[in-house]
Amino acid sequence: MGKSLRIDKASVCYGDVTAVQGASLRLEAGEIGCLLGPSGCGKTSLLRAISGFQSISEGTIEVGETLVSSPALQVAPEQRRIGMVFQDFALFPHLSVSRNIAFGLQALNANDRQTTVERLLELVSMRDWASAMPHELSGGQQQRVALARALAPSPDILLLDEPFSSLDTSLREQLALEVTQLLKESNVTAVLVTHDQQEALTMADTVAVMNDGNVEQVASPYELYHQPRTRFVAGFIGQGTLLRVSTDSTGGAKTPVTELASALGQLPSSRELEVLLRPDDVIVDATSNCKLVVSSVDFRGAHSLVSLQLPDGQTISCNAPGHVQVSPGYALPVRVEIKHKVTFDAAEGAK
Ligand SMILES: Nc1ncnc2c1ncn2[C@@H]1O[C@H](COP(=O)(O)OP(=O)(O)OP(=O)(O)O)[C@@H](O)[C@H]1O
Repeated sequence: MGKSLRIDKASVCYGDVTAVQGASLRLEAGEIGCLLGPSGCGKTSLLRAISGFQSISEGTIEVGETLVSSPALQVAPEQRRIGMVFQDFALFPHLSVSRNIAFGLQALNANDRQTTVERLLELVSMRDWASAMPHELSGGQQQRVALARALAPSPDILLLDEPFSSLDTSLREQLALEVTQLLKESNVTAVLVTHDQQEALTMADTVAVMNDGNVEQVASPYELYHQPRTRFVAGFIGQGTLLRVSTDSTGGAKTPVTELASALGQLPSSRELEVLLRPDDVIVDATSNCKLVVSSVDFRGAHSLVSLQLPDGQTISCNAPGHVQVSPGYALPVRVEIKHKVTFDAAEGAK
């Protein structure tokens, strides 16, 4: 069983460079957390601080009830009971699958070691490959062995640094689901680093979205998608448009598209706003009188992402079912249903 992780206002500096600024994140035992953000935002630095390979200049990190990092304290990595899974798997090339998994189990007697290895081989569905060498395995199999090796000593926390980034897309998606299930079965607390939002949304219970060294929002995938607190999170998670809208003295949206005005409903009055419109808020509906001109179509099989032009020149997107065949110039009848209204003050965005 994993332990809780509590990061409170932690900062990581490299000389004059502040890589992480006052980051906070709490995970309960057994939760899967994710550090998500673009390249250079500080994910790896924060992960290294959790592992104990990097000191923090402010704040605290606690595992369970134990303080492991503060500006005055840095418990050594090997004393933290933390497991790591890396991007390049990092298996020992000269050891078989079984011996790789057994590597961190020197403290156990031979019988217990054997039982643990067998349980983990079973867990990651690699029983038939116990005596294979790493070079005989596919990328996905190697990553499952790396996971089993990291889980073998029953760590309090498991850290996964971009664990699927060297694999191709379909294998990544499949492994993301598989590994989530394995982590849940092992009840370990896990922190995943990724810049792939789909991976984060699939795997994590809690996601910390990072931007330029700051944690912008910590929330469940559902909340991040539907209630982003900042423009950055709104733009980074999922697709969507921040639509510029002026409101009148009664809080009604001033737009020539009445369908849009009624879907937006009551807004703050006499303001310049940006309203988040997701493609799933705009629904193809043959019975609708609201027709918007298609400006582009991105066919994705089961659905198409269709860009629609508004009379004021702005564009919004619509998730059309894949069987709807449209091309640029076509007037597509749509209905707008905004279940989660997210607005930002336009003046603040312009700052
Ligand atoms: N050892 C170091 N010395 C100086 N600056 C560093 C060091 N490591 C990272 N940085 C800087 O700290 C910032 C955060 O880097 P970090 O590797 O934590 O980001 P990241 O989000 O993990 O990026 P990526 O997704 O590209 O791995 C970057 O500006 C980076 O240049």
